[in-house]
Amino acid sequence: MSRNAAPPLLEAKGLSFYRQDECIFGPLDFCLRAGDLRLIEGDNGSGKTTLMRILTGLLRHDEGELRWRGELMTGPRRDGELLFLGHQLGLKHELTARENLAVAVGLHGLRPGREIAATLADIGLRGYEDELVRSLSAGQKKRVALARLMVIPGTLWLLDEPYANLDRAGIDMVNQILAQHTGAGGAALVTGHGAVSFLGDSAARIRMHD
Ligand SMILES: Nc1ncnc2c1ncn2[C@@H]1O[C@H](COP(=O)(O)OP(=O)(O)OP(=O)(O)O)[C@@H](O)[C@H]1O
Repeated sequence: MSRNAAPPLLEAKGLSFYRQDECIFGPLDFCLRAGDLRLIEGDNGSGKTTLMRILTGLLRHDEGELRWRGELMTGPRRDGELLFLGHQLGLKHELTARENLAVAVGLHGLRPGREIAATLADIGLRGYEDELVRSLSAGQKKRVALARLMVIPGTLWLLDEPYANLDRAGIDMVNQILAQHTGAGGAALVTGHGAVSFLGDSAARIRMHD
């Protein structure tokens, strides 16, 4: 079967969202296949996070259609194919970096070819593996959350502002991680303001407003 014969992983057609009759965004049309990376661009308040929440199924869109592997999406997906990293990182502050990853792996399984200690080292946390997350810096916490994403299986990554709080090396690292993930057949949707220049032209853009 050719690559394009399978339905896309995610497809949005005429997707719109309103709050009290005010259109927050839309209509939006986009489609993601294995290997795709898209950058969601828009000013503060343009609805990027709202769109992410809709894609995870946490919020319901008002108009249009959303499909996952060709099937209409009607609520949160719980099969582990779709992983969301939001502004709130969802880390357990009273556990160490290593323990946070171990909990995630215990719940969701280990991504083939990954290993917790090596992933923490790769992401720049060598020597911090056994520190409590609450004692880590904002950028280090973000790295733990990204490492967690890397060690568990998942097809589509929804990353809301993954570059926030990261230094230049951290930003390059996110781009590397994204390239690895999409190169291995995953897909990613990324929001950001600063990311625009960092991702260059490799990522197609979804604009919240013309
Ligand atoms: N829980 C909420 N209740 C009411 N209005 C909300 C709520 N969350 C967001 N909004 C409004 O919806 C609009 C879109 O917000 P959203 O957080 O999606 O924007 P954003 O593009 O992610 O912004 P930023 O770049 O600042 O993170 C804003 O006008 C915001 O005030």
